[in-house]
Amino acid sequence: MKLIGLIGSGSSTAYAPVIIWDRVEHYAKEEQLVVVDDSRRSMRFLGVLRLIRRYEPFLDSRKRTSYVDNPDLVETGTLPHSSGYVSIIGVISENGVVEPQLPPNPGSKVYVVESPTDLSLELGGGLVIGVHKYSGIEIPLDPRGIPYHIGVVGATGTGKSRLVKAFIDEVLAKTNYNIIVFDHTGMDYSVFYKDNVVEGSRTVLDISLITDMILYRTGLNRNTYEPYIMVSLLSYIYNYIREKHPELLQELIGSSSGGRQKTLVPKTPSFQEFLNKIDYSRLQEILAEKNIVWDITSFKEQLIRTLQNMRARDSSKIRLGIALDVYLGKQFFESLNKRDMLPRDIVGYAGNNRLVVVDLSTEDLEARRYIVSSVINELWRIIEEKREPINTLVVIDEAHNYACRSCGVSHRAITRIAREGRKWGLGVLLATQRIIDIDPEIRGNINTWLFSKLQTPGDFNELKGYMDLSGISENTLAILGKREFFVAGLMNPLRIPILIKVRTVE
Ligand SMILES: Nc1ncnc2c1ncn2[C@@H]1O[C@H](COP(=O)(O)OP(=O)(O)OP(=O)(O)O)[C@@H](O)[C@H]1O
Repeated sequence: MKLIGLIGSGSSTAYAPVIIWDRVEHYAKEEQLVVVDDSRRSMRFLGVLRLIRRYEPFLDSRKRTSYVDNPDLVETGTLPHSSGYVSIIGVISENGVVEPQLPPNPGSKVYVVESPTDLSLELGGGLVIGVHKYSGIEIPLDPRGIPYHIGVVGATGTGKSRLVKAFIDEVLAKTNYNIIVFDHTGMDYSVFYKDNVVEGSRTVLDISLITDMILYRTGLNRNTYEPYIMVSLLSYIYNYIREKHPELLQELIGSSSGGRQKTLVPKTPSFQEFLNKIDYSRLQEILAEKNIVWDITSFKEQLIRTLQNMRARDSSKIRLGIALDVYLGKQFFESLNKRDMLPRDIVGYAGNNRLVVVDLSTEDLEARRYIVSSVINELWRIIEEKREPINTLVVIDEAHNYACRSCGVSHRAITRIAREGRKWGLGVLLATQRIIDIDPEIRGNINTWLFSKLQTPGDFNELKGYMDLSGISENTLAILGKREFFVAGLMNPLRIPILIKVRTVE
């Protein structure tokens, strides 16, 4: 440890002013860990050096001095000195770092911690994703904070995904949590966990979502066109199943069982009967099992028949035909093919392998949100069935796309985890560049934050609203380098936000 100065007068249990020795001024940097040796009381305080300022008694910009008339006076000499504050973490004891009861005495010596061998701290075993930037001391994150949710915020390129990768590895190695990662770009996690990737494009989408996707892409008026599109999709499925798997139609309308009926040749239900009685959960299962084939030509034929049956106007037929060819095209219908997984398969995969990474990169935003929400809903279904903790962490990258107030189904699903997940061992980790876009209700339930240089000016004030930042200023964040994050909140083993350098993740 290196002696850098003395505690000045006016300290409290939270902050203590430091008079920095001029000779070693260059050793004193903001965010360094320091030990304050209060030898008169045989106490050692641990703290972080913050708000370092350089002063000169006569060069006071608010007072009129002779320098105003004679600037050359500086040549005769000045008396500069540095001072700063120690944000006090606690008192070092055999049981770790405990809350301070008294402020440090003026005159106590202040030492910077230069290496992990300088100080042994009992911070407990936890998730080590990096070390304190200057001292190199490991800062283990308390895993009990996982179901109280985690936020990772930083401007683009600060190293959020690498940090989250380090976090995932530690959770897998040191806890019994399973992890479901939603990889928005398909480039951040899928590349690291190639053996655990499931393509989001294999997930069966439901009819109302496909209808929404068509309406969104074509820009058609929902009130007019939603019924035509929905009925056309259902009649396409009905005809497909009637042709390829007629036996399943009875099952879909819930009348395949019953002792006496089994001996009779079942009557093929009409489309109307199918519409009235269809079991949509079973339909999803059949779509996954039977891999229904979609193609634009057959769908268009079906659409025309449906529009005729529904007595649509000729102009509606023309509009829909054009929209289908111009805005959707062959590709859209091809993207509906080869979908053989249900949300329960994704959750099951995580259960069997501890980790699943869902690559969402090829999906429409609406489909991505649907997949996120349906997987979360499946987790809740299991919780409701078993009434026991599920010990699962859901990781959502680029979370502003899923947890914003206008994000629809995914917003509702994430809100439920944020509000109720802790009771059931269900945590969510949201990584984003823009905290301001995460719904305040979700933000308010996040109890651990890891934050770096921020992208949006309002984000700093948002963070300040949720936690005591103990003297960290927006300027401190602005000069942080890549991989440098503050850890604050429940999982932080220390009482105040602490600056870590994330370990190398390659
Ligand atoms: N812990 C790390 N170990 C090694 N390299 C890192 C680490 N963190 C960041 N990097 C480097 O910085 C680059 C950007 O990191 P990363 O993709 O994690 O940033 P990001 O904050 O997630 O960015 P974006 O918001 O654009 O996704 C990486 O490609 C890598 O080269």
